[in-house]
Amino acid sequence: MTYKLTYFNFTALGEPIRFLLSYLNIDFEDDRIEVEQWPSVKHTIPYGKVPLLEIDGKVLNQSTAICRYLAKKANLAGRDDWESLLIDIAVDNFQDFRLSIISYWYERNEESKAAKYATLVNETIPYNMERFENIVVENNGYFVNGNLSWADLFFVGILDYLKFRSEIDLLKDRPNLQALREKVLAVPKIKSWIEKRPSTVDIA
Ligand SMILES: N[C@@H](CCC(=O)N[C@@H](CS)C(=O)NCC(=O)O)C(=O)O
Repeated sequence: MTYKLTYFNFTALGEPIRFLLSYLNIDFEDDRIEVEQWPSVKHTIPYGKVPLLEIDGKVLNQSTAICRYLAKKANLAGRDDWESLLIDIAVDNFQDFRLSIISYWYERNEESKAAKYATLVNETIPYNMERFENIVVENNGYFVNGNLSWADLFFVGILDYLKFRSEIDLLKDRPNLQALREKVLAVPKIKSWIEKRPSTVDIA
């Protein structure tokens, strides 16, 4: 089977997919679009957004659905329906958190941007990061039931980009999330991906 991932030349929503493909030991074409190329590419893409994963030429969009599909193959999608539900909830919470950071970043009105940043720094980030930290404490070092799942890979995969865009050290004073990050990055297949992945603005 052939796998081609199309995304921008940074981590963000592409990285959880790259993590999962690496975890599964799947060779994939890592097609990276430069931001300047995007206007000429966008109209060729279903729904006009990336990441896209092509499997044997079949074009798939929506990062969460793609990750869930790969996670099932990797046995990282929960041991029963209840665990799968808890994983889905964790990932949707990360996606909502990501959107609040991105919404600040894309705001063009300087006044609204400053107001959004203040809310982000004073409310949204501490509120969410405290909850994420507590969930990991309650679940023995992982997001769900003391086991590695794709929620952990997803969180660690998007973390650098969120830190880059918010300019906040999101894991400061969050020792359990720091430990979770270390654990995910030490998984051998993820570790070798990190060693060979290109350096980009968000992880340089
Ligand atoms: N729900 C989609 C969101 C995809 C998305 O927002 N992609 C952004 C990059 S992170 C994008 O393609 N932006 C360019 C644009 O909308 O023109 C997913 O999870 O895959």
